[in-house]
Amino acid sequence: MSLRSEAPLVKICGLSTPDTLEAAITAGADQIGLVFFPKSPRHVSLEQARALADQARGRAAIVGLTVDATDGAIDAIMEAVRPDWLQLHGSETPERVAAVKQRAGVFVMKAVGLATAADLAAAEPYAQVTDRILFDAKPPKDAALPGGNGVAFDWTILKPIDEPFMLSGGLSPDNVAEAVRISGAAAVDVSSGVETEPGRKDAALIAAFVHAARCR
Ligand SMILES: O=C(O)c1ccccc1NCC(=O)[C@H](O)[C@H](O)COP(=O)(O)O
Repeated sequence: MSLRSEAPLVKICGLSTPDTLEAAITAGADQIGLVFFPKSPRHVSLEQARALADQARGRAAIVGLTVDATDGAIDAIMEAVRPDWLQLHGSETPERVAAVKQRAGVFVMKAVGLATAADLAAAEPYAQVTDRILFDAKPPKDAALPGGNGVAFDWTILKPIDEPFMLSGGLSPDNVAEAVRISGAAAVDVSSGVETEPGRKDAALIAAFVHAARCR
């Protein structure tokens, strides 16, 4: 069982404007996520992402989020954006995760969707090939997106996990402190919980989230 005392690392995902990116960095976010998934309201073009990454570089770690991306798409992101991490949020196999990590030469985080404790087994094959597991809520059956759905799950199922992990899924300024306390997460990730509508991040909510995550 992991009982952590240090403050968790904070990632704000799905940033798409210079103002909200600046708000995240000013608030003290450790990682900023850029979504490359055209169906998402948070999708950014390579040009947008390049500018946002230039703004963030050296101030927060840059995470490029992809969903079952091809080698060509990975190469294009690496060349244009130069992220510090790639977040793989589709149905990438452990072999594919290893191949992407080798090809891109950066840290790789694999998202694993959870609804019940039985789903934890799906994370095991990724332990050796990924730098971090991101436990996210399983998307609702009719969801258009594999993530960023604002859905939470039972955080107690994560208590037995010993390795440091990142937690996401329905987190907000109101529940993140409790989520960290219950789950023992070393890191937290939020998207819709700091938005006023899908894709529209809010500077005050971002600041409140970072503060709440750190001040337990
Ligand atoms: O956020 C998106 O639009 C998205 C699209 C496709 C795949 C993943 C996506 N987001 C993943 C994230 O990292 C989110 O932060 C995570 O799923 C939590 O989202 P939320 O429950 O909205 O905080």
